[in-house]
Amino acid sequence: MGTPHPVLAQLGWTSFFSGQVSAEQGATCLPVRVLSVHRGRVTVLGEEGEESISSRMPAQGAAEDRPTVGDWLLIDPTTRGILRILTRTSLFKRPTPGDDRRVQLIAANVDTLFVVASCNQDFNIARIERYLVLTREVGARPVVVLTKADLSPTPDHLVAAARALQAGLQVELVDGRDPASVARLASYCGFGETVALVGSSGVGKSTLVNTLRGSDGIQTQSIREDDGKGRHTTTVREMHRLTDDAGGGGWLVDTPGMRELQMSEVATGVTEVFDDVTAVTLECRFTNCTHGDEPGCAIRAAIAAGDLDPARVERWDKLAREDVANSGVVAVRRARLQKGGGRR
Ligand SMILES: Nc1nc2c(ncn2[C@@H]2O[C@H](COP(=O)(O)OP(=O)(O)OP(=O)(O)O)[C@@H](O)[C@H]2O)c(=O)[nH]1
Ligand SMILES: [Zn+2]
Repeated sequence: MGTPHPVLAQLGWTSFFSGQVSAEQGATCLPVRVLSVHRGRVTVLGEEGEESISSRMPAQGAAEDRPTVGDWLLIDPTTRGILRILTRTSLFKRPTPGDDRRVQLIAANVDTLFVVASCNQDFNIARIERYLVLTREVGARPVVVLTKADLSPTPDHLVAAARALQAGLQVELVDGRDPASVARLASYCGFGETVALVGSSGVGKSTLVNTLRGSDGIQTQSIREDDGKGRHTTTVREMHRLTDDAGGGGWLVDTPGMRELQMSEVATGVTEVFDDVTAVTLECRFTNCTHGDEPGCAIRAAIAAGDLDPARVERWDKLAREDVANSGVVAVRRARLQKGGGRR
């Protein structure tokens, strides 16, 4: 498709996407990127500017065949209808809250995930680990952002604890309200790059987005001082542009605060984030070892020898079990759907 239009380049249009469009399609379709999703409609941006179009797909498909924030679409220049969703570089999804048999798409084509956690009493290493598993599964690069540095007497301990989770893991400590403090985060969000923020409600995701953008565009809410729990303030998912002077010129996607992060179909992510533990399991005498009281269990031996942290093994075990349980329901539902050929 030749040299991309400047708007497309800024939106992150790369050869990965242009390579999916034939010369003929390139002449008869328009590529646009989804900035936000509303009921029945999506707001898209392309070389003809920003517009709201119907989110209807040409054919009824699986949950993942619906457009989500960050998606690249080919649309019909006349009808403005969606012709196709281009293959994604990454996909961030989760079980729908209240119905974990259904999948909810959060964002697509995300390069980096800011795993946001706060340095107050809510700091929880197991939760950060969960988000790292999710990041692997999404296919994005993780950066742990610890907010509310000002509220902890010993934030360096928390940084060290987070760094210890994974070799080479990037961990940034910030006061999310302070532009000077968050400025270095812009380097993860350069021209054409997309960053999504994940983390529990109230950790300061919207505050980070606002500070990075130098605006108060997104509503934030005071959290109750007593329990440190935030109220849910972010409802719409949206891509926000960082202007060149505010940052690298990339895009930020704020995601709804998650009360609890349900894990399903994350087996690969669990294996990778806990590669130290999974490597040891290969040494167990029985391949189906439950690391209980079987003879020849390498996990128990490694814990006894002080080579593995029992708390980390426990967190791994919990995540792996949760994944099996949740993936089970998803799989059953899918099989039922295929059999009935029905709608979602
Ligand atoms: N002291 C301090 N307060 C912060 C910091 N970052 C955010 N806050 C405050 O924490 C509260 C919650 O921040 P939000 O940005 O709304 O949190 P959120 O993660 O977007 O929450 P949801 O939208 O519910 O997911 C607000 O009162 C912010 O002002 C920080 O670095 N230090
Ligand atoms: Zn074992």
